[in-house]
Order: sequence, then structure tokens, then C-alpha cells
Amino acid sequence: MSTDSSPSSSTDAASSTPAAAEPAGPQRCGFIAIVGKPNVGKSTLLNALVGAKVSITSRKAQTTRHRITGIRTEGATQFVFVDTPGYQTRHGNALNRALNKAVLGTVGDVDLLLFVVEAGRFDLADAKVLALLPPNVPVILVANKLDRVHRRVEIAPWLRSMQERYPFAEFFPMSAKQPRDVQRLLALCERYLPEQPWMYEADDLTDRSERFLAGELVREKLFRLTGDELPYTSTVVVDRFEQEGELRRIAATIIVERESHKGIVIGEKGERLKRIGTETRQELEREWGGKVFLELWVKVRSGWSDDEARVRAYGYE
Ligand SMILES: Nc1nc2c(ncn2[C@@H]2O[C@H](COP(=O)(O)OP(=O)(O)OP(=O)(O)O)[C@@H](O)[C@H]2O)c(=O)[nH]1
Repeated sequence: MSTDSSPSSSTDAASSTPAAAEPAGPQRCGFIAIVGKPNVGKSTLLNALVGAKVSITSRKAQTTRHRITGIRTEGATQFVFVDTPGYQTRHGNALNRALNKAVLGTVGDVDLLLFVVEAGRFDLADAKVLALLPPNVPVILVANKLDRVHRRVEIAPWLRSMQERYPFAEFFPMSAKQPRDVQRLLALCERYLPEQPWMYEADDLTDRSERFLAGELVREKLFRLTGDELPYTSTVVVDRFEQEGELRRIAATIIVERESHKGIVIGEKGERLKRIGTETRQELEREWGGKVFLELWVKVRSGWSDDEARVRAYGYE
């Protein structure tokens, strides 16, 4: 079993090569999917690996619904990351069927899988994701949130028990919040990517549009600021995105299932909705370096998550 606590000198060299330098060897490029049950830290890890905010994070489970590609180019290697929605097993409605399809569609055609769990833990929800992994793709077990494990001696026997569950290619205990761990994981991933020309420009971060990012950020603020009050079936649709010089005009609608949820989103005297808007606008302005005009609406569409056609219309398939 390799726990990769001591990366070889060749990977050290690769990880310390500045991104701008002319790559020495042949180009490498490949797809990496990050999978795992909700809330294990997939989005945090993706952002850390890419080195920029491309996927939203939240303490609330189930915030990532779309496939998001983050790209990192370092030395001669281009890592193309694919984030997947948390695998949903509790409900069988149309929204969840679409989510599960997205997971299955993503994992089959990648070069490497990062299966993320919380270090020292493995439960039924983890097992259900593990059961979906295709046998022909190498899988690194990422035991995340190691900083939360107080009794480190228990990690070795836990890793051995994990070894019996699946033929993992590597075992990697880490914390997605620890930059040194992230850099070591990147070096490890590099070894699994094929020699082939890059698919993107060296400075591309994501192939998702600004419009998409705007919707994701509204969703992030929505869930952050409503805590556990709002069910995950609420969503955001960007109705309008226009750019005039440095100014972006955005109109978005938060869609909820019940009148009572609408009240939660709007808050007392409209305070909460206002805060969701302000925080989103400020973050987008920082990200793009230009002014943003953001209009937010809240609409009730009861039963939308049970309606296949609507789920498709909102972009989940
Ligand atoms: N202490 C600690 N917390 C972490 C670490 N990685 C992630 N977290 C926290 O765990 C929570 C969930 O992280 P996310 O990145 O949103 O998890 P996710 O797996 O993408 O969640 P879904 O989108 O629901 O599938 C957040 O509060 C993170 O800050 C870590 O290494 N250590």
C-alpha cells in the first residue's frame, strides 16, 4: 500500500516548475473526476487543485449540481478536473435521477478518479458511491479532513480496511485546506495522465461561462445565508446576462417549491434577499474587475423537482 507520504524527486521537480515556464518534456493532459458522497469536501478540493474558485462550496450538502470543469496547467501537464454532484440515494424524484445520471456519465471516460471520503470514516453513503466506480479507471482514495482526526494512529488500520474494500491505486490522507497536501496530490495525479497534447490554453481555468458562474454564486449565497431552513430543491436560473463595456447586467430568479420557502429567502423586510444579492455582486465584481448590476427575483414553482421536463429546462440534463 502506498500512502504517498514521500513523493519521488521527479514529481517534486514537476510540482515546483512555474506555470509560465516552457514545458521541458512531452505534454501530458487528462481528465480527473472527483467523486464522493455529499459534504466530504469535493468542491473545496477542486478549488484548491485548480487554484481558483470554480466550484461553489457550502456547509449544506448537495450544493453542486452541475458538472464543472476546472483546468490547471503546470509544467508540461494539463489537469482537467470534472466535479460531480453528490450522489443522491434518499429520494427517487426526477431531479435526483438527473443527478445520478450525471455522476455515472462522468466517471466512465476519465483517466483518473479521486474518491473522496472523510479520513477514518466510511458509511453506507460512501459505499453506494464506491459501488458506482468503473473497474477500468484507476482510483485514488482521498482521505480528506485529516486535520479533524485527533487520533492519527487509528488511520493506518482504517486505511488497511479500505484496501480490502476496493483495489485503490493509491491511498492519500490529506486536508484540502492544507496547500502542501494539495500540491503533493497534484504531483501524484500527474503520473496517471497520458502523454498527449493539451486540450485548453495554458491560462484557461474553466470552460464554464461567466453566466454560469453568476448563477452558481447566487446559489452559494442562497444556501449559505438560509442555513438548513431551505431544502436543496431550490434552484437559481439566470434569465439575462448582458455586458456593456466593463458593466455586466444580470437578472436571476431563485426558484422555490413553497410560498413559505419564498418567505425564508426574502427574509424580514427583504433583508436576506438583499444580502444574497449584495454578497454575490461584490464577489463577481472582485472576480471580473468590473461593475455588476444584479437583479434578483424569487418565484414559487411547486413540484418542480418532480417534473422531468422542468428539470431538463433548468439545465440538469
Ligand atoms: N476541517 C476541514 N474541513 C473541510 C476540508 N475540506 C472541506 N472541508 C469543509 O467541508 C464542508 C463541505 O465541503 P464541500 O467542498 O462543499 O463538499 P462537497 O463534497 O463538494 O459537497 P457537495 O457539493 O454537497 O457534494 C465545507 O464546510 C468545507 O469547508 C478539510 O480538509 N478540513
